[in-house]
Amino acid sequence: MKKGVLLVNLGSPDSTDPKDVKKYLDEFLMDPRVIDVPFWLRSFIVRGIILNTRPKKSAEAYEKIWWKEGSPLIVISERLQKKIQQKTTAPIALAMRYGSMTLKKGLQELVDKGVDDILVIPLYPQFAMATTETIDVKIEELRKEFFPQLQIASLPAFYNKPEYIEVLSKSISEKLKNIEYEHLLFSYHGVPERHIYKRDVTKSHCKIDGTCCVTPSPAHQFCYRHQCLQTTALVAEKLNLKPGTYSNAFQSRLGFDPWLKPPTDRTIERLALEGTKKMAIVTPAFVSDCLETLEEIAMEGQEIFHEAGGKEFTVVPCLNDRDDWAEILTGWIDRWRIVDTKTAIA
Ligand SMILES: C=CC1=C(C)c2cc3[nH]c(cc4nc(cc5[nH]c(cc1n2)c(C)c5CCC(=O)O)C(CCC(=O)O)=C4C)c(C)c3C=C
Ligand SMILES: [Fe+2]
Ligand SMILES: [Fe+2]
Repeated sequence: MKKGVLLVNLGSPDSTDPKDVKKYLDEFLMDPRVIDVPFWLRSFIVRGIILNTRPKKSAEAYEKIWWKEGSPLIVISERLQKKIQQKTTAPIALAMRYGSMTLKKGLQELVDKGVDDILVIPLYPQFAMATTETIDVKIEELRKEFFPQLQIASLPAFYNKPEYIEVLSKSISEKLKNIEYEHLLFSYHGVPERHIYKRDVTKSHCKIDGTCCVTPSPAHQFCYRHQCLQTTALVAEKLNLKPGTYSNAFQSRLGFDPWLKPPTDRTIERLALEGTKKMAIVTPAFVSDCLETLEEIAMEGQEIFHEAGGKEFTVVPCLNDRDDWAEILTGWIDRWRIVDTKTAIA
């Protein structure tokens, strides 16, 4: 069999035109693993409410961060793909879960190169229903309908893999080596608390309290909150961060349901109000810089910090197309093997 790899990221609108943003948000937010309520209610929330106002606001935000080559998330993902391709002979394709660079096109590109044994790499360090799971489910639907001849396995979340922790820690220490800061905030993309309860395989472990995510449990294989806290704990250990000088927060809340806490914006404000003058922030749920890091954190977050009395706000870039990150992914690609019908290890 001939091996190939499909790297998958979230996707972006085709342009910053509100019409393109609306089309993209419609596909994204109508995914039942993103807004996980019955179809009629999701249609009402997304098409009846969100899509009437949000596309214009989001388009303005995209406008602020858009590069001349296109969406940062896509351009960065393409650079990473090219770097990996230079290091390995296996064909490496890139696709997005939403938008024009579809998963179907990505699979077809590999099939056209003679590949029949595919490793899918969701570019998300932590598992979430709205990210890793929706990719795996869509890939399986496409395989059944269009590519039944393919053998496809997926790389699980790599939130605690030593190589990932190493490169993330290195990226933080490089950025902060000559910078004074009093607090390092680890800001992860938020999800509704409901998503955590739904994927608790034990049905009783996750309580989203002070202890469940640090008490060993099989639930943690699919617990986004545990995986985020664990990434932070491992980085803190590696960098020898002192307790009280770092913390976690969750960003980008949408809607009125309870989401993971504490929220990033309120945390930034609180730190400044409590007297923190110099803070740094890192966003380990994203491997590529995107709207949520370049606008929500680097622009809005900075503004909140300054308005509340903070002085220096340093943002650690995502791993993007760092050579050492491309090297690690290449190592995983060269070593991967299937451990059950759908899961790979590297
Ligand atoms: C119910 C809504 C959302 C959930 C759940 C959600 C989870 C989630 N998202 C990411 C990564 C990204 N999200 C991005 C943008 C974005 N996310 C939502 C909503 C939910 N995300 C919206 C409405 C948007 C669009 C932008 C906006 O209008 O504010 C992006 C950036 C894409 C880009 O083009 O740059 C990323 C990346 C993760 C990792 C995650 C769950 C863990
Ligand atoms: Fe999101
Ligand atoms: Fe938990």
